[in-house]
Amino acid sequence: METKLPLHVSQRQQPQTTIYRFNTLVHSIALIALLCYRFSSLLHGQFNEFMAIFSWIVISFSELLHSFLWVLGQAVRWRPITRHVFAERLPRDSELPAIDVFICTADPTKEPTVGVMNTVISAMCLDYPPDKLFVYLSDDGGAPITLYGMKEAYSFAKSWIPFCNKYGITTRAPEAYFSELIHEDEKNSLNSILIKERKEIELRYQVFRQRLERAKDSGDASFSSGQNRPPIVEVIQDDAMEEIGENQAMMPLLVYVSREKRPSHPHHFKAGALNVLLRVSGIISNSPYILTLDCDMYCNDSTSARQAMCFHIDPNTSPSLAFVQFPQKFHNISKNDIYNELLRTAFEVLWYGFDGLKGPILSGTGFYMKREALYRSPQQKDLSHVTSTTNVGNSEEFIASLRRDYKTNAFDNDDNTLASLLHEARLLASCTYEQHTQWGEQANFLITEPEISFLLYTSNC
Ligand SMILES: O=c1ccn([C@@H]2O[C@H](COP(=O)(O)OP(=O)(O)O[C@H]3O[C@H](CO)[C@@H](O)[C@H](O)[C@H]3O)[C@@H](O)[C@H]2O)c(=O)[nH]1
Ligand SMILES: [Mn+2]
Repeated sequence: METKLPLHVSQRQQPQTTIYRFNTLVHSIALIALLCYRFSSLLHGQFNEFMAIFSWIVISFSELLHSFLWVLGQAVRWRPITRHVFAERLPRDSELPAIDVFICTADPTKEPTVGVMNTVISAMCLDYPPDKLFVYLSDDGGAPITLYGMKEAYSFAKSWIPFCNKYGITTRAPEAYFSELIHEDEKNSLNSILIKERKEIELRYQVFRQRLERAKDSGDASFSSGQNRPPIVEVIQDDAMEEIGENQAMMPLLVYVSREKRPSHPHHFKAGALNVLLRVSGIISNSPYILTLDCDMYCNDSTSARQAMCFHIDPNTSPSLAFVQFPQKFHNISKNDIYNELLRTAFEVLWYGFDGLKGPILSGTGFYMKREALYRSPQQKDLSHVTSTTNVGNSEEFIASLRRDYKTNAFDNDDNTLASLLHEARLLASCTYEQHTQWGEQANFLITEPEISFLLYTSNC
């Protein structure tokens, strides 16, 4: 009988585990010696004066408190785990589950559109079947330049994606790729066709950049439409007449979402934006997995989607797995990084340690989340508890999307269906949708900002 090979393996980090444990042992001995000394001084010391007793109490209390905190901290150094995936063992592309990518942006003046579009393009370029990839951008600034940028990015991506696929480019955010001094792909062989094609595509990228710059300088498109505006949901396509279905052959679906903003309604920042994306994507693509990205990040490894699936779809993985977290890397940090701005402790030590315990905590960005985990706890076997209108609002279409057998009709190649779906999506993006529902109290992202700490109990990876 054929036995299925595992999609991933995990092993204890060595020699780190031994070093950490040895370090813990040495520190423990020193601590015990210190505490013995402290308490023996109580027995043998001269404590006639009030100040002497007072000092002893303060010092002993501080030492005990710090020792306790130190002991707690050792947990994350006790069993650090490294994981390896075997992406080549994944099923055929046609059997892979779909992924929705959520990108949030808030302000085109603080978050330049070129950078945001690099994030969008890097997500569209993930090494994943394009008909299984759906990229949503939430624009909390409601800025016309962002919508314009999406259209330009879509058009640039049509030549950029085939270029990346043809030459197996690793850095898929064009800005980062073109600013590399030595291109990875050039190291081994000097491929003249690649160099020629790269020049052409670089030229196209410059034109794309210039168009965005010009639109910004002209002022027409750059300003946000303010904090009082209706929702906009738009599917980015070549022209209005083109059917989504045709495009799916080579390009991921790209959707622009600007939720409704009214001064009288709290908008809950990024958490509020993610809620809206969750609902809107629910009736458009409803992918079982969601990648969340901030607009000042980009995917630096195009294989991350396949890597994440090695955990999510492996039958040996616990069904309580909620998300797969990827580490973040930062640029333009001073060389010595004395303030640990690269967050090395978090991403090179602590997260591996958490993984050996109950799983890492969510880092806010760069994670592949199971959609269902946002609606139920591991104890709840199905979603029957969230299908009433008081739970998730009164959109029939959205409630239907929570059923396992739900099939979206967004790709029916029918303009009327798409139009009515976008109409429904705008309702889901309205600022009153959540009123009088438990949305945000039980079911999703909007627990607190920052972060989704209530999900930790479901994470295992
Ligand atoms: O009203 C808002 C405010 C922010 N954002 C977006 O949220 C993301 C994170 O905001 P940022 O200002 O970049 O916060 P950082 O401190 O850099 O981000 C860290 O801290 C945040 C929580 O405070 C997390 O949400 C992020 O994922 C995490 O990277 C960005 O893409 C913003 O565009 C919105 O969509 N709407
Ligand atoms: Mn940020």
